[in-house]
Amino acid sequence: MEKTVEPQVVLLGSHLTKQFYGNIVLEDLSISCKRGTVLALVGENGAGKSTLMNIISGGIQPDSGSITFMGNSVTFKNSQSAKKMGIAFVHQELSLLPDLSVGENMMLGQEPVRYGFIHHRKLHEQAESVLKEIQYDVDVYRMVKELTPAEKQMVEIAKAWIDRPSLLILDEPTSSLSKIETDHLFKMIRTLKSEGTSIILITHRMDEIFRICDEVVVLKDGRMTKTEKIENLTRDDLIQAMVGREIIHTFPPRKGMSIQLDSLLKLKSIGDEGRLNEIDLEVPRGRIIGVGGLEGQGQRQLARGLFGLHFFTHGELILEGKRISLKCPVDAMKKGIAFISDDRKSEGLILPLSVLENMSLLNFDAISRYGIISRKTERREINQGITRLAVKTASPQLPVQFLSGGNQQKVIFAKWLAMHPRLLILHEPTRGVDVQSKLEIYRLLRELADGGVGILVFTSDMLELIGISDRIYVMYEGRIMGQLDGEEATEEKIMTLSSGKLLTDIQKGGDVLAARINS
Ligand SMILES: Nc1ncnc2c1ncn2[C@@H]1O[C@H](COP(=O)(O)OP(=O)(O)OP(=O)(O)O)[C@@H](O)[C@H]1O
Repeated sequence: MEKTVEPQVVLLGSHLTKQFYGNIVLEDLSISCKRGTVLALVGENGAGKSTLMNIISGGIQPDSGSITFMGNSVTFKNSQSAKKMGIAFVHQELSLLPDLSVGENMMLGQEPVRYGFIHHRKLHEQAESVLKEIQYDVDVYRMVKELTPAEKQMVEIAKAWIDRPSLLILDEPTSSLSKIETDHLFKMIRTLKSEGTSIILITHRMDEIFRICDEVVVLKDGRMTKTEKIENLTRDDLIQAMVGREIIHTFPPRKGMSIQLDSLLKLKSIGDEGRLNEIDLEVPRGRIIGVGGLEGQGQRQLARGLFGLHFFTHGELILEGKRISLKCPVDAMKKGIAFISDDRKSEGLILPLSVLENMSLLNFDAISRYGIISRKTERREINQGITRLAVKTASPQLPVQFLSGGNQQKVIFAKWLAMHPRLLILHEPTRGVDVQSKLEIYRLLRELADGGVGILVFTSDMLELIGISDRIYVMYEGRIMGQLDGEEATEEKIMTLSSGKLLTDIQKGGDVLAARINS
């Protein structure tokens, strides 16, 4: 192995190229990462970020180009060999086994053995000491299936930390984390960094780039459009490098909440056996209603219950003046309700099927109220959806598992929109979606609302919540803590309600975030 780079450069990928089925995904791309720094890797959905990181971490081989790691020229046969050398990649799609404990998952493949059997106590002790090192507190004996998505994400990171990698790659690690958990993760990243670990962070969140990263690499269509120290960049510079033009208006203008609005869906004292309590909420036709709050306050149960995926035991659901009950998703679809779940991998898509097949999964004839949607129309609508949402795919016949995460989300959108719902429920709709596509989605939601659709969005993204909602409900411990009309919503008020306090103590007046959105 020959020494080829300066000592402070941990990783150097040179002239990397990759094609899939003749589609060039990375083109002559070079990247470097220094010791003890956090490098942000950003770019639109399908820009090639995951492909690049998969190459760096041995998951796939480049068609050409070379990698130098810790001064040595390396070729990884697979991700195990990269891991051994000190490169760990925590993927967006979590790989934990649900029926094993936290400790067993973390130590998988490296279990301590005594008398030929796994030494369970030692295994859990070792896992616990790794968790201590990264200052994360979770019971190592708990089953992974009992964990929240956020807890799973942290366990994945802990698992990657077992080998104390010199380079830790994190693919959108905060997408399922609450603000507090994100703060915790960032504290951990700072500690690892100060001890000399290098981190590459794939993210779509602007604030994170400026908060935690030292340098940024921007990819567009498989090429690098910018590499720069964060201190030399503004938010606008970065957006411009990502989308190739300046974005002036992030959110389309909101609508007021006049009292004459036609009620579409009304929830009266909705409750369940566990989490939800006395929920009153209303979605008028033609408006976007946001539901916010810290993660895990009952949003998931409420969102799913409105699509027949969770059972309400108390209260009434009233759709267009009629009391309804939703026992399963087909009930909901027949009533014109569409649901975009936060769990796209297992609920939105069948991964081995093609883009087109996934889109044709909804049987429109069966669910259409008047039976007038023909297959031909359906196909046309789907194609329009693909174009409208700019789904990036080498071919409509490509299995959807090969699409980038954000493009998979767009496929789900296009599929549901072709059903012409009258009520659209969305749970974390722009998680993993790039900045440009987010704007497209916001515009689309407003267009749909203007066409009379009622929209209910559950989101933990504060900017999104304030930016798109005509009215916001904030949840706390399974209840609605308060509601705010669009214009009066501020981050401070939402945070107050989210922490279980009433608004009476808050001074009037806006805050920076709301001012930015409203300007
Ligand atoms: N195994 C594969 N076979 C075919 N095409 C692939 C494969 N893996 C990735 N691609 C294609 O390569 C392109 C880049 O995908 P990649 O996942 O690297 O993008 P990304 O920048 O990580 O996007 P996102 O932000 O949405 O996760 C996409 O068009 C994707 O469809």
